[in-house]
Amino acid sequence: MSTIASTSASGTPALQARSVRKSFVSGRLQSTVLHDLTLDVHTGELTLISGPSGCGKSTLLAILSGLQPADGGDVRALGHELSGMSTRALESFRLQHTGFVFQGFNLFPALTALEQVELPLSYMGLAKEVVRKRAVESLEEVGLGPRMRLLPAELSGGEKQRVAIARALAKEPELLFADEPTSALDAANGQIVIDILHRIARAHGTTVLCVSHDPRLVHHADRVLAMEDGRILSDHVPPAAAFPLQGESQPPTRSGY
Ligand SMILES: Nc1ncnc2c1ncn2[C@@H]1O[C@H](COP(=O)(O)OP(=O)(O)OP(=O)(O)O)[C@@H](O)[C@H]1O
Repeated sequence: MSTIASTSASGTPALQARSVRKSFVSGRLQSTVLHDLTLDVHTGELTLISGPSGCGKSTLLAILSGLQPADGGDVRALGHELSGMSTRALESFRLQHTGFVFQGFNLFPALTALEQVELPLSYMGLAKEVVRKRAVESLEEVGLGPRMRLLPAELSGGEKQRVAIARALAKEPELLFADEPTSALDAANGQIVIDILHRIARAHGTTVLCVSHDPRLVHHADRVLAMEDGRILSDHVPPAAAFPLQGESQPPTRSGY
């Protein structure tokens, strides 16, 4: 059994997994992807899950975020037991409390950056002025204020990923899930994205769970969980996390990026 568990100083961990199991069946073959996995993810931290391709990182993220059910065990997000929720309740939970950033950006080709960010906010039932204000502020925070009227085809890969981050950020989620957010980006753009994720955890107290095999992310995380074959092998705080990043001597602000 793989067991990594601890409690944050502020109380209940943002995410809790207890003896989580997951298998997939392909034809007559059943392969176990997660083996009785137990872990806590602390509030307001950027936690990185690293590990080789196929070790179960994305599956774990999908289960912790309620996108996929586990076969067994318990998963709690913000104190809510996800396994007991109906599909509708899960959708509502994700809409209200979570943001997602994926490797492939998942933008609508026909919508401007501003419209991409406004769309999920309108589903949340917010007033039109609030939707516009939050969307503009989030795009400014990721450095895209001057480009908010452009379509995805007019943006670079790094800019597209920043739109996706702004879209997640504008919801003001307690939980932000990022699955390989830098793998489609070059070094410079990958670095910008990492800095933004780090800043979101710091400035907004958001719990950021990031899955990646990108070694550049390690020194920006508050905590690194190394996975292999569906188990967590190690849990450590990278040395650089104890020190402020370059340019972080001033407290960051919402429009400070
Ligand atoms: N829906 C599915 N049906 C069958 N097998 C699946 C499914 N989803 C994932 N798997 C298998 O589960 C294993 C773990 O996949 P997962 O995507 O979680 O790994 P990963 O560590 O995120 O890999 P990568 O770094 O390459 O994205 C892989 O062997 C994969 O083929």
